[in-house]
Amino acid sequence: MSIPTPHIECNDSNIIAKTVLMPGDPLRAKFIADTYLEDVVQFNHVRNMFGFTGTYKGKRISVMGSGMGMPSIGIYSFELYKFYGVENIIRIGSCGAYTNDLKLYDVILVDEAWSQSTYAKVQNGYDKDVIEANPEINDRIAKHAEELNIPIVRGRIHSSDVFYADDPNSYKSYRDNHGCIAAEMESFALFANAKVLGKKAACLLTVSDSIVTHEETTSEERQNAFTKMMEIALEFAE
Ligand SMILES: O=P(O)(O)O[C@H]1O[C@H](CO)[C@@H](O)[C@H]1O
Ligand SMILES: O=c1cc[nH]c(=O)[nH]1
Repeated sequence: MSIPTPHIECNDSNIIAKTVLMPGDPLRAKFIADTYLEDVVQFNHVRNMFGFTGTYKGKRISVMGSGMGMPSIGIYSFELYKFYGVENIIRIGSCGAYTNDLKLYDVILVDEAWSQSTYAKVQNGYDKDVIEANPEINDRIAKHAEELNIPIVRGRIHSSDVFYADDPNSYKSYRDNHGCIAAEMESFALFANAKVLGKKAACLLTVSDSIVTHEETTSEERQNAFTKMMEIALEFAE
């Protein structure tokens, strides 16, 4: 396989920066490019999975949607790492809180993802249910958050294949037996790809809803308003 790939039309890998910020929502990627970046080039339109490169405070960074779920981020992150020479992917996603301590708009820095997914086993034979984020990137994220005076909560999250669980109480077992503080749907596959390809991955999440209290944000807020995690991650421009 070479570039362009089946899912990314860019035919010059130099156009994509070494660090890519990756929200699930391609319109969140567009919001970041429109709001924060200068000299923006759009490098992907395929399937409307928009990807952009620009400068932030004069330094280069890319941002691209991953779509929802592990198969989707599995494809995009693999192609970026393997065929476009990307070194770091920082997912910037939304999540549902599993604990009463987490409030809407709180920012989580994921230390590790727990999952029942077979993604890593099928992709490369990894048969454990936890994968860590890159500790070096996480230390840098924590430092940037502190410098920006943005509080973060660190912990293990549940990377789930299911958004609508049949049993409304199933989250209690993920929280109490597996130590997960929130749910999202991509980071386990992202971390698996980074691990097998010798690359780096991390994940920042904003609490979009509470599975405990049922408070929730709107789709518009999920697209445009989760700016604190964006501003932390943008500090990786280089
Ligand atoms: O807001 P994003 O990054 O898409 O993340 C979360 O939101 C989606 C579900 O609404 C899933 O992709 C989940 O991981
Ligand atoms: O994956 C997700 C994202 C937000 N809220 C949830 O409940 N799950």
